[in-house]
Amino acid sequence: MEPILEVEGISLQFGGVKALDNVTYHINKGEIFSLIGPNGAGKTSMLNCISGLYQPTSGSIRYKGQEIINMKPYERTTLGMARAFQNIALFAHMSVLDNLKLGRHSLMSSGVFSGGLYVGKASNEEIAHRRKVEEVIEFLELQDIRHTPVGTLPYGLQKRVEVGRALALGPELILLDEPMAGMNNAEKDMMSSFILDMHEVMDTTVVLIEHDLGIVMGLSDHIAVLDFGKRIGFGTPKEIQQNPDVIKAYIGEETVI
Ligand SMILES: Nc1ncnc2c1ncn2[C@@H]1O[C@H](COP(=O)(O)OP(=O)(O)OP(=O)(O)O)[C@@H](O)[C@H]1O
Repeated sequence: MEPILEVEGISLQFGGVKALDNVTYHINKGEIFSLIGPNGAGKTSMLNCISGLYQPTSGSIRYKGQEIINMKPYERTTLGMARAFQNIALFAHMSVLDNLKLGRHSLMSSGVFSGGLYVGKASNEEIAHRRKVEEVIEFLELQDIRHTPVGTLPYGLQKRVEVGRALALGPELILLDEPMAGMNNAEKDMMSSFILDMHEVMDTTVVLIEHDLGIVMGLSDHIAVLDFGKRIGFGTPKEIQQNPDVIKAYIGEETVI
């Protein structure tokens, strides 16, 4: 198995709080990888370090063998990473279609002039962008709401569009921060099958933060477990379920692993 992302000795400090403490793990190309842990364990901080929103105090993050620790978030996007946020990051008054198109804006290379005139490189680029957006609309079954302003949609559908905005970038690695939070069981099942298809049909590497451990155990190839910023487990779902440190960390959370 070839690693796509290698996280080594990552630490992150906020004043007196060690949000991440010397965390090491790797993610294989094409797998579904989950980051789990109790509230405040450091999961979102870790995703922020991977996507470039936070600068770790120390450590290394390599994407396809290349050190990315000093790269800006948009540079990481152009390398093939995309992120869907826990708190939806969409334009509420704009349609689903326009939000997805805007998501791809960062990938457009043609300048305002050629873009405005719609000639040459720009028109080819526009066609390719539109094709990708339509592919995502079909994949996530958003056809019926393509012209609906995002702000008027139920929460579960807004979360799906947020995932679509990241997917429209055509990433090799997609970071999903609690994509099922606030969803009912039917919506969770649907999102789970979209995630499986991202992996099986699109061959995308998926990094998932999710609190529903039943879903995590069912979907993931590998899991890393954080607790108070430290990695306390790393392995297959079966290994994680048998890990005494993980079991201890979850006792009191009323959770059966
Ligand atoms: N920008 C910040 N400034 C200060 N402290 C922060 C910041 N971001 C995170 N923290 C702290 O870092 C620790 C880890 O937080 P983080 O949000 O990464 O955890 P989490 O595992 O994602 O939690 P949850 O499951 O509740 O979303 C917490 O103590 C949090 O208060």
